Amino acid sequence: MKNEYDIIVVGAGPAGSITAKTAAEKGLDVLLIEKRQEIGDPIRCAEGVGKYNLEQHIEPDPRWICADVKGSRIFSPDGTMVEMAEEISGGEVGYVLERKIFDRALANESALAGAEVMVKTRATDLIIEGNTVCGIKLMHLGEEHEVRSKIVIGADGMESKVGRWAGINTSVKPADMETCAQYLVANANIDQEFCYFYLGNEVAPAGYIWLFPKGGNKANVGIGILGSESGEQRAIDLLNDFMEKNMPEARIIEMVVGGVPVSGTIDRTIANGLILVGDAARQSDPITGGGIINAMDAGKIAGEVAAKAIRNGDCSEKGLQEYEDLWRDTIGREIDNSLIVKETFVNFTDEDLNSLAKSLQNVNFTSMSLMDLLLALFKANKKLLWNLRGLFKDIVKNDIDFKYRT
Ligand SMILES: Cc1cc2nc3c(=O)[nH]c(=O)nc-3n(C[C@H](O)[C@H](O)[C@H](O)COP(=O)(O)OP(=O)(O)OC[C@H]3O[C@@H](n4cnc5c(N)ncnc54)[C@H](O)[C@@H]3O)c2cc1C
Repeated sequence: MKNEYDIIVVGAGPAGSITAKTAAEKGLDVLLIEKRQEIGDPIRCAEGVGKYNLEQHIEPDPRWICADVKGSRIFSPDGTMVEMAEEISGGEVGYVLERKIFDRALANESALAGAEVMVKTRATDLIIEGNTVCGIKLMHLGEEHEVRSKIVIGADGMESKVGRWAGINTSVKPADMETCAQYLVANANIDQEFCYFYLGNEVAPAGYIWLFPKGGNKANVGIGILGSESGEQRAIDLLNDFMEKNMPEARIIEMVVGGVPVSGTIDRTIANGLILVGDAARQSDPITGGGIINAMDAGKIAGEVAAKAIRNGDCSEKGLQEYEDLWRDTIGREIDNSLIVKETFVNFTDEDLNSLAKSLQNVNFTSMSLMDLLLALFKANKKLLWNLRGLFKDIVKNDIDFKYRT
């Protein structure tokens, strides 16, 4: 470890590794630090990603792909199933990853691009001079160090402190947190080519239960429920109830709990000498809780903007503004649209969900146009269509495809 780098990236998740790789490829001197001794372990994730979006960043590798998913089966409270299969996305759909291997592969790519990677190295504070971030204080093998940089990237995940240290408000109200619990189970006995979702205020108030195939008859079985809607009910108890009723033969071999912010974007993700990316910047999707692709997309933008800012000799908030603009125009728009949908669905009764599922049950998603979808939604619930009007305006305006995306 040197005393000074062009950029220091705090956190070696997908956001941090892609930022470090992109910046190193642009010729920057990069330090990537990770507090844990093993990158990718433990992981709090259901590990589902859309193929197309993933493949923009990394060549698929069977070592970190557990399941090749062809579609989803969504169950309404009365058991009505809506199946969305691969044809609607031209044969793409998704993968279920082994993130323990995937996150390491991403860090490896950043190292191959020239970044220095240090594990068991925790950022403990920022070095701030005047109103500019100039580096970090870190702890490595029981020793404290100060390391300077032109830009610090906070990629330290959901529990991020880097943003807060720089005076950025990253707090999320408990009511805006989706509380999640998940088991990795053996003996799952599901079709390994499908992801399953179970909706309903009894199974998962203002949320859902998911079942993602992990290969070899294993699956990630998890639940996410909204703090504001779930009252006294605990995510883990609801998940246990579901397992007892629906998968009595499944055997738990791993467990994770965690939170996903579902409140939409925060006001600011940059400061003088500082950029936040991924979960640290609250860039996960408010409906799916998915954040891997957004973290990688934001990391790429951050790496490129950091390189440009250093080349231009302006790492102030003004010099980094392009990052803020670019991610809000892409990832931010999708988050805003998801927020509209989420806020509508949170108010759905079980009857609304059943009637929606019934209208979509026999829809051929392969040949579905926007008009077909609007008609199906109108048939199910006129109020729903009205509530979603902002979203459809955006879809029509931006010619956004009705592609199935994870
Ligand atoms: C239950 C659950 C299920 C999910 N399922 C999905 C899913 O199916 N698909 C999907 O796309 N997303 C899913 N997500 C979200 C996804 O896991 C995150 O959005 C994604 O990991 C964000 O990547 P990141 O790099 O921003 O953060 P992280 O992956 O959290 O990485 C942050 C890294 O920073 C390190 N770190 C933290 N503090 C410090 C410090 N002070 N110093 C050094 N290192 C530090 C951490 O150890 C960690 O390695 C799920 C989340 C949960 C909770």
